[in-house]
Amino acid sequence: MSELTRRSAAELAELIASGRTSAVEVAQAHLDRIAAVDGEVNAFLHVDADTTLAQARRVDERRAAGEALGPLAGVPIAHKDVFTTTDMPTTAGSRILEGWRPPYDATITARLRAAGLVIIGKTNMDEFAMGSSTENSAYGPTHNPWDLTRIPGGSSGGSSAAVAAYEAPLATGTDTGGSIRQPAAVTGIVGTKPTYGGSSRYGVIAFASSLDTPGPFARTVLDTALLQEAFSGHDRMDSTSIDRPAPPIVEAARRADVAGLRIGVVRELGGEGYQPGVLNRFNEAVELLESLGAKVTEVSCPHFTYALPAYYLIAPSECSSNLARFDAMRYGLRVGDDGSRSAEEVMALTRAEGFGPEVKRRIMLGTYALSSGYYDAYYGKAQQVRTLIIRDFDTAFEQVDVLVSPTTPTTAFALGERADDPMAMYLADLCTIPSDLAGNAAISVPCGLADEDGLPVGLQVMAPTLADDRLYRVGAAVERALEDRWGGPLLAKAPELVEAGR
Ligand SMILES: NC(=O)C[C@H](N)C(=O)O
Repeated sequence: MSELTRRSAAELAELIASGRTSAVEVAQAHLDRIAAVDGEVNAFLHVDADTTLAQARRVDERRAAGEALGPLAGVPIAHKDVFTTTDMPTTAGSRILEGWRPPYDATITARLRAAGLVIIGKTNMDEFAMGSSTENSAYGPTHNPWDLTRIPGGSSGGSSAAVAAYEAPLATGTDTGGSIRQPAAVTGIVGTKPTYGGSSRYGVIAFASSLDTPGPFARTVLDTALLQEAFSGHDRMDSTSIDRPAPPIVEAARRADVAGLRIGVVRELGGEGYQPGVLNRFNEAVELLESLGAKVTEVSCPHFTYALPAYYLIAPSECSSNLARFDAMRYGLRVGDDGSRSAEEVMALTRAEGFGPEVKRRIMLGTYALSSGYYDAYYGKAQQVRTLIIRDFDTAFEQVDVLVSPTTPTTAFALGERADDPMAMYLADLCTIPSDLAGNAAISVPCGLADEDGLPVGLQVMAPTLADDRLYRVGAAVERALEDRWGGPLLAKAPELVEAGR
């Protein structure tokens, strides 16, 4: 494995800027790594060396011509296959969009292109972002680089696996119920769900529009901040985009200090049902924060217990409406259009064949929850619960600056283990869903390996709306202190595939 693939994005940018390497060389090193390992990991749905190298060449030319480029210019990035890209297909992990080439770039794709980042490929995901393991992808599951028999998390599991396997230093994802933080946690990397409205949804294929939040993945807290900063900011193409200055997250990641910060441990996110090794690492991380000068207290958020059921009414309701656009008429798959059938019949055949079982389950759940006679009892009630959860956060943030919990109740489970048990699958997001419902910001940073299985554990930090900088202060402080203790990054402890550099 080329040494270049082990570098952080910040280091790569610096090497490229100083002329010690080029965007083309860096892109080639990552393409080689993908060729060597992705047959086993299956992190990517689409890789096209010619397109990637042409992008890299263009960045090198722009630099040579003296053009001012962003701080991550020349660095490769993998995009979750839910971000539209004009030069690569976009499927959202679904058969219904197989081979679709979007006519426009997502705002985030476009901003990162303009800043000089090079798209290394499109990553695998649960179909339309519905799942926690990537097993709901129509194109086969992604494997966790720590242990190929385990899940890489989901729905952004292709992105987390690509970054953990050194196939890309940076990746994008979307978090609707935990789809960035949970995959980051189970692959030992960093992932952030920015404040809702802080990152543009324009050109991101919609699942649940009041929850969907694009965000960054990287192996270091600083890289994660640099990426988030590179794509953040108001977008007039997204009606829920926040028109306020973005929080100073890169500065916070560099500051990495928690002295005097008030940290609340959420009483309801821990205890029974959680893997002991996850709780051990979490408790140690909390002690570590205390030793770094943070003031730690326990905080109660009584309505968090209802977050999961509320989410599984709100998200499917919004999905049933959003996915109505896949009607076999405008784009994507069309089945049975042989002149003998009505448009409605073609639509029904296409949707029956084009959508997988989890997507169909959610469309049916959501349609039921929104149907007349049931709307108040289900969708309406869930929205009231959402308000109670927001109030829990408001009350908690009067007492503390950030909240912490484990990111997930368990480490990466085995592929297949929960595939036929949707309820067990949904539990993977127990700790992450509250921040999605409230729209505030949260990060997952590695905090060690579980005693039982030696797999990565994530620490979740949650901050109030538009206080994303606090996530990075805490995340960077934990990262720095733990790396001192471990003598290097957590990923360096990963076995065979990641370490050996095949
Ligand atoms: N999309 C997400 O954020 C993940 C969540 N597991 C879901 O299936 O809805």
